[in-house]
Amino acid sequence: MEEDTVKRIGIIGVGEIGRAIVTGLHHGGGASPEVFLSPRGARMAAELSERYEGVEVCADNQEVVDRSELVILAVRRQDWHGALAGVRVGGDRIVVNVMAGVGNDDLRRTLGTNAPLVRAIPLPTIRERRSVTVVHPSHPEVDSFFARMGGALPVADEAAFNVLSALTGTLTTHYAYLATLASWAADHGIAPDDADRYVRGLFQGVGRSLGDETRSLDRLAADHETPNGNNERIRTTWFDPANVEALTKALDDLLADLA
Ligand SMILES: NC(=O)C1=CN([C@@H]2O[C@H](COP(=O)(O)OP(=O)(O)OC[C@H]3O[C@@H](n4cnc5c(N)ncnc54)[C@H](OP(=O)(O)O)[C@@H]3O)[C@@H](O)[C@H]2O)C=CC1
Repeated sequence: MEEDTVKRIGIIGVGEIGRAIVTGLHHGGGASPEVFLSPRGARMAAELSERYEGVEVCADNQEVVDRSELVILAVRRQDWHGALAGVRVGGDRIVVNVMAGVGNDDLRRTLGTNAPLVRAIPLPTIRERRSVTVVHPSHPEVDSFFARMGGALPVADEAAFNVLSALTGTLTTHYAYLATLASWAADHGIAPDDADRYVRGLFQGVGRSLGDETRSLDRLAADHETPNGNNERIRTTWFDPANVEALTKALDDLLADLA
């Protein structure tokens, strides 16, 4: 594995995404940077420091900043003012802001720092180094950090960043859609475990097809569809123009809030 350029990483907000990042840093073995965790989310932080060598829980958020070169801010949107109140961030630190809906201008005003601030959208699959992480603005250390964690996708401005951020808001709907399919089959007499297993298998196949980047998404859809067949029927009767419009509106509304 390529050597890490950043040797000390801090995480303020050790919840789901914080844990996924720490897990990803240790995925596949090999040398990992030292990691300094904030004390809140105490159980998770303690579990991670017990599991991985070189992961330490700090006494407070200031200590996380003081001991790290690159600090990842991963608290919930409603908690970020409290989490950073009184925290001093020197200009020699790099701050990675993964908090959805928190712009860098706002963050810089609160922190009163001239440190580089980079927004990023890591996904839970970063735990297996499979997340392509959107970043803005591009920063060499941050880009290479996320490149090693599955891929970095720097975008030109915060408007583009927000568009891609809105897309990530559709993930749990996708799981709920799959759960609805399995539940429908169970309601029609299929054993729930069988329905669950079958739906997972179907869509794992879809996931593998998506890996074929030589075919566009429209092409993949067309290639899976027989003219006048079952797939065309469901696509045109359920995912009809009204449904597409409702989805588009939900995304537009989310984008307006993110901006
Ligand atoms: N989950 C995801 O897939 C992704 C999440 N994000 C963003 O990451 C952020 C965190 O999300 P997620 O991990 O899901 O949330 P979680 O609720 O799982 O984790 C948030 C953590 O922040 C801790 N916390 C709260 N207040 C403070 C504080 N003052 N100082 C330090 N830590 C504090 C909480 O501790 P306690 O439990 O003690 O309250 C909790 O452990 C959000 O802003 C979200 O938008 C971004 C990309 C993906």
